[in-house]
Amino acid sequence: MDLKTFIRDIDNFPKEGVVFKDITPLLANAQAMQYTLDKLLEMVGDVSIDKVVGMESRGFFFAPLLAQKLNAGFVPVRKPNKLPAAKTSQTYDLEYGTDTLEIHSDAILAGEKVLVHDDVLATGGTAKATCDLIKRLGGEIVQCNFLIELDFLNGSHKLGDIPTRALLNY
Ligand SMILES: O=P(O)(O)OC[C@H]1O[C@H](OP(=O)(O)OP(=O)(O)O)[C@H](O)[C@@H]1O
Ligand SMILES: Nc1ncnc2[nH]cnc12
Repeated sequence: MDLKTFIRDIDNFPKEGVVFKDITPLLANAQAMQYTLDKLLEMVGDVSIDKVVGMESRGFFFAPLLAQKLNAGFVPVRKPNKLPAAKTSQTYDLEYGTDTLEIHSDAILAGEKVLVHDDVLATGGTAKATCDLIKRLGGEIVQCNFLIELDFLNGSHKLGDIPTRALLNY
């Protein structure tokens, strides 16, 4: 199945000059969803995972499905002031200014094997901040797993030696 036929480019969204990769046609097609889930799982391989971490919002589409298939727990990383219990925060640089992501401090136990999943790897800021949160809780990151990687933004460089895989590259 050619998954790229289910991803459409939206010019100048959310800002002038950005070509937005819209995955909603893929989400709306049952066969494409099933195929994507199978392929994302194939990228993980035959390795034991304790927790799958997904980033708000679009990481939430596939991360819980991956977690269920891997017999792992799902852990949300959220934008600021959304999580109710004791949390750990990580601030990271954007093109202009900074942003923050948060995780519940008890969501990952020291030594747990963690899979990180998001829909898009762009500059890598979101994934790097998420990995930093997981490391601060003592988790061991097995792989950062993406549906889409925007190669020209070099996001995987920001992740250093963390294994990074994407299903589709642009
Ligand atoms: O690699 P980066 O440059 O950090 O960009 C990637 C992030 O950007 C998008 O999320 P967005 O912030 O648009 O939020 P959303 O998922 O709530 O739409 C995407 O879902 C990733 O989480
Ligand atoms: N170009 C893009 N399309 C979709 N999601 C993104 N997140 C960051 N950049 C993006």
